[in-house]
Amino acid sequence: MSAMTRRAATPSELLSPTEMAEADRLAGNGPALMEAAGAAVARAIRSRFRPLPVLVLAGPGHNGGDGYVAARHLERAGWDVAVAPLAPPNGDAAGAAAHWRGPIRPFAPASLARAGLVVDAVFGAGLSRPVDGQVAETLCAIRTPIVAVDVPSGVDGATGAVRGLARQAALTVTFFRLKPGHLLLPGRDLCGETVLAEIGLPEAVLDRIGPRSFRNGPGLWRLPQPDTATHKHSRGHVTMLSSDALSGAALLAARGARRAGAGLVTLACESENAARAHRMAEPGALTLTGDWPEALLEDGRREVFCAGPGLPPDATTRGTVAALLAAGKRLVLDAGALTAFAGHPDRLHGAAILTPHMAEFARLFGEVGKDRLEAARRAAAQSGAVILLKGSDTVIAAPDGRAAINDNAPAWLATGGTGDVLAGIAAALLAQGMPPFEAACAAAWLQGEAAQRAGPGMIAEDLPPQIHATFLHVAALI
Ligand SMILES: NC(=O)C1=CN([C@@H]2O[C@H](COP(=O)(O)OP(=O)(O)OC[C@H]3O[C@@H](n4cnc5c(N)ncnc54)[C@H](OP(=O)(O)O)[C@@H]3O)[C@@H](O)[C@H]2O)[C@H](O)CC1
Ligand SMILES: [K+]
Repeated sequence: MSAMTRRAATPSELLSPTEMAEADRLAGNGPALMEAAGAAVARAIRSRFRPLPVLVLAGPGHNGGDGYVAARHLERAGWDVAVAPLAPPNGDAAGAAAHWRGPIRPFAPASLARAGLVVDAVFGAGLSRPVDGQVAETLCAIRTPIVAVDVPSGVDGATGAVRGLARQAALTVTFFRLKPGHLLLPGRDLCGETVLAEIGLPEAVLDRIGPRSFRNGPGLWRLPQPDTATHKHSRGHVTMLSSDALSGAALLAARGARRAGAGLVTLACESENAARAHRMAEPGALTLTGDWPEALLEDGRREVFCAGPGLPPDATTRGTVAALLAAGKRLVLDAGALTAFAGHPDRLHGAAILTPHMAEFARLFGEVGKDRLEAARRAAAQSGAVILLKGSDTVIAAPDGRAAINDNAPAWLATGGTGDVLAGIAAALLAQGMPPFEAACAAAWLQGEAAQRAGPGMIAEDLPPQIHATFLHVAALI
């Protein structure tokens, strides 16, 4: 897990830099907010570093204003502080600068010589173009730890992308709500430890803004709660399509689905040989063989299907998925079932959840580009399905515009077969009655949590046995 502020204590709404500026405007007390922001930066520094000579690099906007306030608070605490302004301060920053009576240095590499710590208060939410010239040259010359105000300068708060250049911060102090760029890569990594500080902005401004982006976590969804009236049929039946060529993928998905609470899981097989192998490997799952899709549609109680893990991206897969969609089944589609529709996402209308990685996404919807949040939203609107765009910063987007960023996946989750388990978890949660967006969010989070528990060196098979412990953990968090 990243060094982010404790999850349970962090509000889930994310604000884009534009929404944050709107929150600022609605609150209507810029100087007080700036004072609180700068004080929070100084507090965070003092609680993590022993006194060091500090150089505050101050931009012309409010980010720079926060820097002047932080400088004043550190100096008052006895620290040796200087400020290097990039340009004359504007707006509320001019007031903050007027209260700074300490040393002023040129905004240039030479001013860094004495510093033991640099506060990067150059650009925050107002970054409007790539960082270059004198700013890039000075940032590149820093050899000390960096504390970033709001975001490391050059990181786009909306997307996490780097515009021009950004330096690695040891600590980033941001305000009121996290921005998408604190969770999306590479922004998340560049922030270092991220501290979310309260600065007196009233929560009520959120009612006016209506955030549509969230940090994924148990506050966003509720896992199915079986009770004494529950039986295996009422806990949902997931049918997993399996191919003879790559039957292990469907088996992993089936294990994920069973551990995520599906009452019944059927592996629909091409041959009796494969069905026999599945029965030996997974005695608790059912198997079925016969002509697809007729055999699949015979039993009306089969409502949720998971297709793609191990399936070839060919005309047969296309035909099966089309028949299931035409029959109104609820589908989780992954891997081969996505690539089978390359260039034709419109033909997937009616699917509940699509779980592409970057390359599969590109085949369906075009390149992801630098804004993963926007790309996933666009794809969800286009396909009418919830999109779970996989990666270290998985994004889940709904056709209605809601989107969540998942940040609990450890790096060691990137190994073959884990996506199959994820598709199975999502299908199981869907089968138990969770709406598609919530099911996809919960699946991504449970998978990340299970991977953390499994630890470095884990393989896909290690994930399902960890899932029940993650259910218990969720129960403890809410
Ligand atoms: N509610 C809050 O969260 C609060 C946030 N605060 C802080 O305010 C900043 C945002 O302040 P803002 O003034 O809107 O923007 P910036 O300070 O980040 O930057 C704007 C100035 O920087 C110039 N700029 C932008 N990009 C570049 C670049 N690549 N090269 C050179 N100059 C650049 C920009 O110039 P323009 O020509 O585009 O106008 C502006 O001059 C937020 O991040 C918080 O730190 C409040 O203090 C407290 C409340
Ligand atoms: K900054």
